[in-house]
Amino acid sequence: MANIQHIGIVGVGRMSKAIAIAFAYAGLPAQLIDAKERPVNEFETYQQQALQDISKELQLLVSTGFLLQADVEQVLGRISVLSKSQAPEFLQRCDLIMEGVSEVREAKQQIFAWLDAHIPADCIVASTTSTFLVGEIAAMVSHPERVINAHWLNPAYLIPLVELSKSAVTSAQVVTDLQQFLESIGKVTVVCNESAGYIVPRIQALAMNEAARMVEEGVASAEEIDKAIRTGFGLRFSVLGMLEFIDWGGGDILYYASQYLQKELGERYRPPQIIQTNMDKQHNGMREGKGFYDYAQVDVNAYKLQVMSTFVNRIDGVGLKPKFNVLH
Ligand SMILES: NC(=O)C1=CN([C@@H]2O[C@H](COP(=O)(O)OP(=O)(O)OC[C@H]3O[C@@H](n4cnc5c(N)ncnc54)[C@H](O)[C@@H]3O)[C@@H](O)[C@H]2O)C=CC1
Ligand SMILES: O=C(O)[C@@H](O)C(=O)[C@H](O)[C@@H](O)CO
Repeated sequence: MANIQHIGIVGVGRMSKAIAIAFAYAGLPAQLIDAKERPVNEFETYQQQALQDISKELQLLVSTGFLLQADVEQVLGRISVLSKSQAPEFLQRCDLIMEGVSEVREAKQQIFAWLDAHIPADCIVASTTSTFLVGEIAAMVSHPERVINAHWLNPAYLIPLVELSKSAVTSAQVVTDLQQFLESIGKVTVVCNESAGYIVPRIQALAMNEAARMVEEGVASAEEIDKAIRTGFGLRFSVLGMLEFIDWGGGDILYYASQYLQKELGERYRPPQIIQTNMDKQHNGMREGKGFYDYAQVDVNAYKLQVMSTFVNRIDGVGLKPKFNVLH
């Protein structure tokens, strides 16, 4: 595994502070870097405020049992904040940059130009950007092969997933090094090509907009919709992947349901060509032995047992397992 020791987290906003907590929790020094030039006393107040915010978050984590009170000081002690003028000396030694400045093109451009002047040529540059494509970020620094987007999900120190988006020129070594590094601190990584919305934001934006639209149309209250998500949609998809679930229910069912919804609700429900093509090939899922996954070599009974066990554990864990004989 690549030896990543010096990590610069650039910007001191919500994401950067949360990422700093994730690294510090894992036992690493987390160096936050204020990306804005400020007069010395203004910076001192800003620095104090940032450390206080982090301390508050850690206390929240103690209340949840995620962190022991006895470990707070150790975690906090690993996090520090450098001013922009103090940072260059540290940047020269950086192995990894996590950039977390505002989602404003000029802000990103300015900060990458500045970073470029200080970091070594082989320092991995990862942006937390929600929207800019990795190629756009790569165009802002030299050595584009070291640039990759690392999209953490909120709250970054709790949600395991980090989506890594590589450009056509991101080096395979950079992808592997960052994956291995993030996984060594307990994160789960997925890699996707350069495309708007990575995987999760692209899917969740559709779902979130639809939920908001249902409130707008008076279909159900916010409370009812969220209850449905917590106890149905979200619970199920915490066990089964989305494409895996298509294979369980059948791609053909999704096709027919989508056609109906398209007629009633609009074009956004039109099924993609791949669903139709799979139907034509009789690749609708598990029943046919092939769908998005190939079940030819899979012991389907053992696989179903494993999924069912996970479901049972999950509903038990959230206190929703029905009581046997409740009405007997
Ligand atoms: N907030 C969220 O839920 C998520 C945000 N992201 C991404 O993380 C990045 C940071 O977002 P947040 O932490 O939410 O932002 P934030 O607003 O909390 O923090 C932004 C940081 O950028 C600095 N900054 C603002 N303008 C600047 C400028 N002109 N020059 C230098 N520094 C400047 C601020 O001082 C602050 O430290 C964005 O790219 C965003 O898309 C990614 C996932 C989730
Ligand atoms: O936690 C998340 O999913 C965020 O990382 C986001 O990128 C934004 O909330 C975005 O998905 C909003 O649609």
